[in-house]
Amino acid sequence: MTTLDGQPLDRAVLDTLLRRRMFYAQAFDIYGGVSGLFDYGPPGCALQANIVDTWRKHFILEEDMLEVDCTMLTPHDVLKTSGHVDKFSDWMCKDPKTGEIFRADHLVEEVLEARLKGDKQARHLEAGAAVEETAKEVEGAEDKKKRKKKVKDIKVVKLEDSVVQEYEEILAKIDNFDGKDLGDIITKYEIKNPGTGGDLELPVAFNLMFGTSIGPSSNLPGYLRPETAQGQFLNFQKLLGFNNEKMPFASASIGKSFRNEISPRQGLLRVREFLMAEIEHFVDPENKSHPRFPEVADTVTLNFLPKEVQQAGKTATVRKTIGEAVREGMVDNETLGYFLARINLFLKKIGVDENKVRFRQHMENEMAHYASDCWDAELQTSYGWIECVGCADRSAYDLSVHQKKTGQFLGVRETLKEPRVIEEYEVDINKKVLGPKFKKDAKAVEERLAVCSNQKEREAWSETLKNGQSISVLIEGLGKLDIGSDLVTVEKRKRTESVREYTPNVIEPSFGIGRILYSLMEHVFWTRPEDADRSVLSFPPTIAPTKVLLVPLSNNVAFNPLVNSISSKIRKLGISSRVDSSGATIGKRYSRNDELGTPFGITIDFQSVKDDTITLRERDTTKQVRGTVDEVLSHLKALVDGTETWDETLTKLPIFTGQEVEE
Ligand SMILES: Nc1ncnc2c1ncn2[C@@H]1O[C@H](COP(=O)(O)OP(=O)(O)OP(=O)(O)O)[C@@H](O)[C@H]1O
Repeated sequence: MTTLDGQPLDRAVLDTLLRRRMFYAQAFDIYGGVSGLFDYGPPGCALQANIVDTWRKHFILEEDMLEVDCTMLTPHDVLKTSGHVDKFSDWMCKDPKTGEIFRADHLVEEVLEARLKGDKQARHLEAGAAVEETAKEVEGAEDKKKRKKKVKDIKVVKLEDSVVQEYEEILAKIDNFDGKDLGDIITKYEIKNPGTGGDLELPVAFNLMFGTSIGPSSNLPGYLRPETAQGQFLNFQKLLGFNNEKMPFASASIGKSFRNEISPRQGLLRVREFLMAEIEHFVDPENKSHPRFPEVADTVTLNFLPKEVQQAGKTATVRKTIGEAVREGMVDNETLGYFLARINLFLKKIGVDENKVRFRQHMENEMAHYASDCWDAELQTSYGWIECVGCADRSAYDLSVHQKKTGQFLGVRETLKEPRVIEEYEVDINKKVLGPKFKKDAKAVEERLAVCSNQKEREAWSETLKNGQSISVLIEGLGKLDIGSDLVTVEKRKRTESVREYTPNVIEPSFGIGRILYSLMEHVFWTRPEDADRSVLSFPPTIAPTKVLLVPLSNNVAFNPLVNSISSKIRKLGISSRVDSSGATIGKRYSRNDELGTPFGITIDFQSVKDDTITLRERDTTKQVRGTVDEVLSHLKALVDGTETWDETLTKLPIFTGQEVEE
């Protein structure tokens, strides 16, 4: 992982800076801290607010989305129906001797990656090359001490070529494995507790929701929500009414979610309480085109990592326009494609490095059974590629299950201009056979067969059953099951309808704001080549926590009236600023603010007191221009609003190369 200027990123240096300047802090640290819980300090809060503000403008305002703010406390029944009570879990394995608990997929990743690094070192040595300085590239080590320890853990051992290939394949497919697969890998490759070398128990599922009870009598069990989506689904009918029954439309929500992560060890990237921004775009399942798709089809190019590439154990991305990807069928439909493009544009707008973004498609086992396609926007960080936005076509699953459970209609009734004849594949289940055959799993099998209204899939089932063969259906938690015609029939039937009733499909882009915020900080961090102690965070002006620093040349009281009047004008323009009238040198004061990512600085010297002129400095280039207070502030406003670039400012105001005027 390299910084903005192509140098290796030293995570320890960045992390120290972020904590020292109070972007974030360990929560409850004077009580020893709790992993996965962090507080944001002033610059972190301002940065988060600016990202959320940009998100709101980019998605909610731009697309007329309906924003809702639903409760975080959620009754058990809602999350039971949505499937979270039974399935929202990760795989963990325990060291019975030490009691330590590991998240199984992360442990496999960590150990195999370390072995591959050891192999790389061994091959270097064999080729006569000097041992590489590996400390900086070791994953998961947060400070120098730990880094040293980790480096020691990497054994320089050459692996068989075939083993290297197997490891690479496993890593490429890591998200596709269930508990059994992970258990097999742990056994086959002798993966142990990395700290002690002790044996581990096989992986078991651990539900990630925080349970609680609502009210004093404890008879209404509930959970802290693990996502904001369910509140949006439950309000679907009211939102449709609010939207004058017009489809398609989207709701959106920004709020905290909670997940009891097994071992959160990646700072802000994996926490137990985090801010999410989620969109539920409700669309007619028969028409997933998007009216604004042509705006992005040929102009937005993305790095795609399709599922076939991962299944083959590879990680190479392909770059193409979103128009091509949808036309070729790589991305399932226009609406999904439109959102992938908009996600990319949003990330770019807030300053994420476009070359460190890829869109990874979910593999077959990884994707929820009801989803028809799912892509994650992953950002490259020093911890590897991290999913920051999930974007799934969830089909009609959520609305269907809540409707079924509550008996409340969650759908659309569209009066047709002309009655129409519908020919659709319908699924009939022989419950007399289903119950005895699948016993406690019968419900899951029935739901899988009945909830999926994908006509293409039903057509394929119908053909297979007609040929006297069984259909093979993947059911979460049960694996692939063969189901024959004794259990199910799938037939094409005709019916006439004048009111069309349907359950909308949902396309869901789901953003983790903290992950985006942290990855962005890695992407904009660099150190001035002339002085390794001078670090800079190059946030775009719209996103930077504070936009401008006011620096009087010294703490001479003669500057006070001008500083106060400029401050007040800046406040009126709605621009966040800070004054630094400390005795430190101007260079030092600017340098402190480069670390906070403040993009502009105004210097007030004795010339300013005489003729009302001030200088404006830009953080990345350190170049300055000079003009009257009003001139400078009007350019500052344009720069902060993003309607003018610094290069343009340089052509409009005289460049200042002189010294600030001392008394
Ligand atoms: N523990 C967490 N800490 C911070 N952000 C998170 C966490 N879990 C999920 N998110 C964010 O919420 C978004 C949507 O959640 P989703 O359920 O798709 O994540 P996920 O697939 O469970 O993530 P992962 O596999 O990394 O645990 C993610 O893209 C991510 O940005």
